[in-house]
Amino acid sequence: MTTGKMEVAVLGPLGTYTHEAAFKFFGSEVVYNEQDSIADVCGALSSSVPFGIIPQENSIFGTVVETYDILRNTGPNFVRGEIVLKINHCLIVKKGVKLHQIRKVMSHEQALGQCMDFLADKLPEAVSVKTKSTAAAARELLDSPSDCAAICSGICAELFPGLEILFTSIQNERSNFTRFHAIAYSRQASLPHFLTIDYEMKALLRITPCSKSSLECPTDIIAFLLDQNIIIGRIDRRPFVDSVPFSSVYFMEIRASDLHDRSSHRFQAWSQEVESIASKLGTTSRQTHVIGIW
Ligand SMILES: O=C(O)C(=O)C[C@]1(C(=O)O)C=C[C@@H](O)C=C1
Repeated sequence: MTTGKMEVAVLGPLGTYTHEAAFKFFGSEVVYNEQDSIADVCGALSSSVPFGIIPQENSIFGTVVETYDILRNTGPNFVRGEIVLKINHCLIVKKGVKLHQIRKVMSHEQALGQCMDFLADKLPEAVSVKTKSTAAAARELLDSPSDCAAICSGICAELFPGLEILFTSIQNERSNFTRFHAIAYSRQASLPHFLTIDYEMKALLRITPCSKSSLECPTDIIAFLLDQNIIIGRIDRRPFVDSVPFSSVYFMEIRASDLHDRSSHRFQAWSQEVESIASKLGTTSRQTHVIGIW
């Protein structure tokens, strides 16, 4: 049965932080399309699943590497929004299991990283096992022996009967946030009108070497952007695998210093400014692509 509602791809199963972030952004006006990995979320995007949510950075453990590796080759996909979610990790076990019984802890690598101090302190002998998502770890717990635990959101203890919370707030710092991107299947896709958008206008540029050349840190781009009064919010680097060894791809997240008003007129002006900047930044040895405006 089709509901006629728009579909949004998320990392599944139900109970992941990505699903929670997507719900915070899109609410109940859409249908959530669960995928097995961040790459599958991007791969699922099409005219019938026009948006997806992918994690971008955590305030404790840093960049979500898988996301940036996908952004090296986004094809037509285009970042159209952002969501910040408070992350509060729990240690979850099968009902009745005690801390001293645990020998194996499963979770997404980001969650394992964010809870490193807890694991070293309370479970120094336990093996950490990466799963495709935090909720996938909780689901796997159901068919695992009693010496296993999962790190995930407390919601998972309600979603998967038979599990219970042993510890809450186990991340290294009490204050823990992950920022997510809302990614569209193409740059022509605009966010639905029912959303409330409360963030500043931004854009994401990807700077790649032309084939068989190497790319140094593009300091001239930084100087150019500063000269145009553009604020560089962050610069990320990943290896560019199709080029000479140790070559780089750079991601620059930018915003204008004076564009806080999000009226459609101002947003259009910002979009044009970004395109015009990008067209001036290419050289014979590198390309600049705009891979998001939001
Ligand atoms: O596994 C999940 O629940 C996710 O949504 C993925 C993810 C991530 O990749 O950063 C999202 C938020 C948390 O930082 C931990 C894991």
